[in-house]
Amino acid sequence: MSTVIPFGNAKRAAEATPERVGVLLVNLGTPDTADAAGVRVYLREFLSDPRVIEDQGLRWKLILNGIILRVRPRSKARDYLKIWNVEKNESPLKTITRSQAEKLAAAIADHDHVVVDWAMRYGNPSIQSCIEALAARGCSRLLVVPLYPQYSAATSATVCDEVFRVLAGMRAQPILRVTPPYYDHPDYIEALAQSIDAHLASLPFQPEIILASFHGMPKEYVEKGDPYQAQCIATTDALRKRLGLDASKLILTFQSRFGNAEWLQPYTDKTVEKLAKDGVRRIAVVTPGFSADCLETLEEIAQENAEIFRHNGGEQFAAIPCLNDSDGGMTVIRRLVLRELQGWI
Ligand SMILES: C=CC1=C(C)c2cc3[nH]c(cc4nc(cc5[nH]c(cc1n2)c(C)c5CCC(=O)O)C(CCC(=O)O)=C4C)c(C)c3C=C
Ligand SMILES: [Fe+2]
Ligand SMILES: [Fe+2]
Repeated sequence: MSTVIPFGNAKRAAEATPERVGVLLVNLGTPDTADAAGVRVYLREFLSDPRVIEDQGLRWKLILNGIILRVRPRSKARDYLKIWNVEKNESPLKTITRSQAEKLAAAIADHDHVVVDWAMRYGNPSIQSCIEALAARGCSRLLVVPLYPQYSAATSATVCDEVFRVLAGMRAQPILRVTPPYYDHPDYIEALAQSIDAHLASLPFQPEIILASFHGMPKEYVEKGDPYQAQCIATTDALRKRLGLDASKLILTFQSRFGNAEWLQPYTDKTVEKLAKDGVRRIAVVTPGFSADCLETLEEIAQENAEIFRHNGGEQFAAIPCLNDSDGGMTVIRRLVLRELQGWI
């Protein structure tokens, strides 16, 4: 015999816990503290992910525990200290991602049953804690937004892996959607172009060449089918078209090489060095694959690569900020989210 719930009771129950939609922005993650201990915890979690280091065999475990986690945390902690947000005592990636979530919440506040939150794939706030908090607030639907314009298994897919792992432990699972990559979306290309134009207009010099530097990955991952490189190329092609620059004026490069295997080429640092040696005196670097400034842009590009350029004879080096929580950057995120929420709001 089925149980009939009187309409009034069901309505009262629904009023007690209104059906909400959760929107969860997710970026890569970052240490909680800018010291060796904090960086070690972060690197251990990050580099133990088989989406990032695909061969997690005994050899890698020995290298990770015997060398990397003994040596790298101290040197990387020094790098994090150079870019640390002292006022909030946190990494810029956290400050910017939080602000993106707050601005998105304000921009879509008229949808009063939508709740926006933000998480880090590695470190804190964790995806698990955020999903549990959203569920506790009555979110029976969840839109996950990996903040990577270009898809890669090492970034976007591992966000989904973690979301699925958390949902696997829930009895009352929220209904799930995930935003797709937006590497060639007109809003994204337009925001990048306008940001580049505005930044160049503010400089006391005009660059002879602009580098579009994306985070690299082992070449083998692309050979196995990762679409990341193709999407980086598509972004750069669209940007060239929009800015009216050819491939000699807007050069695609890959940064942040890690380990001894071959990574996607051309490498950013080698290109910067060669340009300076070849007599180029003024360059700018834009980092379209990063939705928020972080260690890889603020330290590796704006400090390390600027130093490489000057050391080899270059004179003027500009690092163009990421879209971050700028009006253009927020337009990209807001439109992406509103498009993917269709039917739910
Ligand atoms: C094999 C290792 C790595 C792959 C593959 C990889 C891909 C990848 N990473 C990003 C974005 C970011 N990575 C960041 C830091 C970072 N990346 C790696 C290694 C790989 N990344 C390491 C070891 C580190 C930590 C710093 C260091 O020890 O060198 C960051 C910055 C985080 C911060 O705290 O600010 C970002 C962002 C993308 C988009 C990507 C895809 C190909
Ligand atoms: Fe990385
Ligand atoms: Fe780096």
